[in-house]
Amino acid sequence: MGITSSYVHPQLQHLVAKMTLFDTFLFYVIHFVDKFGAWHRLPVLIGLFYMGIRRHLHQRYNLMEVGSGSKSGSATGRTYDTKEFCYRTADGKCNHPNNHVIGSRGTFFGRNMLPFSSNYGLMDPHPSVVATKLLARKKFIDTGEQFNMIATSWIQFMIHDWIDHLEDTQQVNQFILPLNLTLYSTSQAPIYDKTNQGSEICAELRAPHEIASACPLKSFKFFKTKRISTGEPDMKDGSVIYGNNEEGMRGVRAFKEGKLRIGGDGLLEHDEKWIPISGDVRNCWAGFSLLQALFVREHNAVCDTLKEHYPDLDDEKLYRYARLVTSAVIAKIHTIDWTVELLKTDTLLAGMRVNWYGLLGKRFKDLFGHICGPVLSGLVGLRKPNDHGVPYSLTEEFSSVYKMHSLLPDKVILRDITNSTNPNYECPPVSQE
Ligand code: HEM
Repeated sequence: MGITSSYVHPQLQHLVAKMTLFDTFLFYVIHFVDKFGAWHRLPVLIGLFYMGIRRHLHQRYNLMEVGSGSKSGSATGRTYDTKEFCYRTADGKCNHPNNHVIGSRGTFFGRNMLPFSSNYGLMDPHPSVVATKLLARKKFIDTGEQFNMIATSWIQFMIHDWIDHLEDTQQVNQFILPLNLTLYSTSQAPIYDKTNQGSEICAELRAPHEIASACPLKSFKFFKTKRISTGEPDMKDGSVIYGNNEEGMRGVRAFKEGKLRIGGDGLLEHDEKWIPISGDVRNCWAGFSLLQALFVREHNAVCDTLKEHYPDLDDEKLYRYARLVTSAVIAKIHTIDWTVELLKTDTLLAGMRVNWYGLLGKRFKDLFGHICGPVLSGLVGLRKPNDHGVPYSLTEEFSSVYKMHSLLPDKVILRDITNSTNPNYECPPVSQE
């Protein structure tokens, strides 16, 4: 503990104190490399080794289950007939072979670190001071060919699939105009509600006087996160196009040949309030809806191919198989295309491919299948899930770092490519509320 206290951050000291001698040594190796902030510039093999050690320590010391004793915790799960439920269910249940609730709608986010209470209040410093002084983008730097708006839309599309802190509201559909970051429904009525047993359920942050002129939003209203013991999230898979409950799921289905609803123009259909008919409409805008439409069409194309090869499959079976295939395609794009574009280094490229195909590589896996365990054959296709001692969940820390709103530019230009007289026709900007 002597060395620990002088070199290690106070919040990590209790973890280091628990480590075996060998892991303590590994921890200091990582700590040393991090001091130089240059792991991504190491030769690829050493970089992979660095990431392997990090993952080992993370899995052993930084995965914490939340809500194990609660009514929606993993302890309420049971085994089930995996042959019967070999498809994606509406609420994500029956996704883990030994426990039907793990990873499903309404289970808890895990944690990587214990919650830490500071002596400062939640409003000190005020969030809008942090936003303007620390986070505000002073200058937009174009990343050139590395990352574009489709990549930004992609991660929002994924995030809505993976996580959702349940809000304390009865509000079903939130629809937000492009980059108009005020919380209004399409009817332009504020979407907050003061009728929750007499208490106000919507929180409001107002910019303090000193920075009000620097903050484009004078006030920001948002729903409080629903409190259920320690919190209640959603965990899903493909639900961003398929819906995350039975009703949502039925709403997007065509009930013909397994297909999903899509407009004649290849874009999402809309209801009478111009809300897209889709599995998830929260905070949607052109980029987000475009990807949803694309993957609805992908799903429908998979249905066509399946139907061609298996003409006897009925609507339900075609839907289930096509959903499995499309969800896997989305996961693959995210792992070996999107992430390597975001963190564009050779080490990351190698790391993500090892995650998917294993050290023996794609060709070996294509030829022989997953025969050698996670390191050699990759994490995809394991016979049993490897949860590292805690039920699978994404974590609160994960949801915090994925708030990548700064990927969005301040202005998005939508062009009408159908206007042949003026190919550069620019839609008028959406007015700011
Ligand atoms: C026009 C585009 C977008 C709008 C209008 C929008 C709006 C919002 C709002 C109002 C919230 C809830 C308030 C909050 O928790 O901060 C939120 C949450 C969030 N957003 Fe966005 N967002 C957009 C794009 C993105 C993008 C590109 C990402 C990229 C990863 C992203 C990631 C997240 C995450 C991770 C959360 C927290 C979700 C949760 O914990 O339940 N958003 N967004």
